[in-house]
Amino acid sequence: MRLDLSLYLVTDRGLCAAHGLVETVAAAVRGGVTLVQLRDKHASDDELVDQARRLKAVLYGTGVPLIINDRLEVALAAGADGLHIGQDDGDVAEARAALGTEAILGLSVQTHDQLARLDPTALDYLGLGPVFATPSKHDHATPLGFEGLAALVAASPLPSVAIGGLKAEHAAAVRAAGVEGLAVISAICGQPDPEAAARAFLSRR
Ligand SMILES: Cc1ncc(COP(=O)(O)OP(=O)(O)O)c(N)n1
Ligand SMILES: Cc1nc(C(=O)O)sc1CCOP(=O)(O)O
Ligand SMILES: [Mg+2]
Repeated sequence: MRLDLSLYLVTDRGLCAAHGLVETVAAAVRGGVTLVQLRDKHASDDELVDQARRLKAVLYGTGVPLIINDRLEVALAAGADGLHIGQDDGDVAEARAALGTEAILGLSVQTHDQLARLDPTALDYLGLGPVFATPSKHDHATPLGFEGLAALVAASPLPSVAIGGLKAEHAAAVRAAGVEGLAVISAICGQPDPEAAARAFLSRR
């Protein structure tokens, strides 16, 4: 499936509760989201597979891929389009071997050391962050700011998305730092109108 990193929705069960996970994702895709990551730190594997299957159904025919956060076995069991892992979420080469060459595989990067150590041939994209401090990830690293983000992008061997505390008004400055797109939880999931919230990111390119 084609990888378009322009606007990457990362889900959060709590923040999606007002409209429900499936309707929030459907609305965000109508608003222009190009990639969806199912991220739920509290769900069991079985619950996550069930959520993934429901999201696959709503994304069917849209061309928007479904990525699973952290859990390789869930991505495989649900037949998701890909997996996103962090620095402590397992081995990139093992994930690639298990997923196969067609799947999308993303890795979180916070530092230049991490960039220098990664194997770009096993990966499709990087998630760079956090740009700003955010309550959506309690254990996030030190914020990069726009300058730190631009320095990481300049050294990155792969296309990247920025993540962490991003709102629509940041879209132009974040893209100017060189990323392909923005990854967002609360500025879409936690909004009264997720479709309009997604559209706002794309109108401020
Ligand atoms: C697109 C994207 N970028 C970064 C992250 C963060 O991944 P990670 O560091 O593994 O943290 P958790 O999301 O697992 O808490 C991401 N999920 N997506
Ligand atoms: C999931 C995640 N990863 C981050 C990182 O820095 O790697 S920041 C983050 C949370 C992003 O949520 P919001 O858009 O609500 O700030
Ligand atoms: Mg992770």
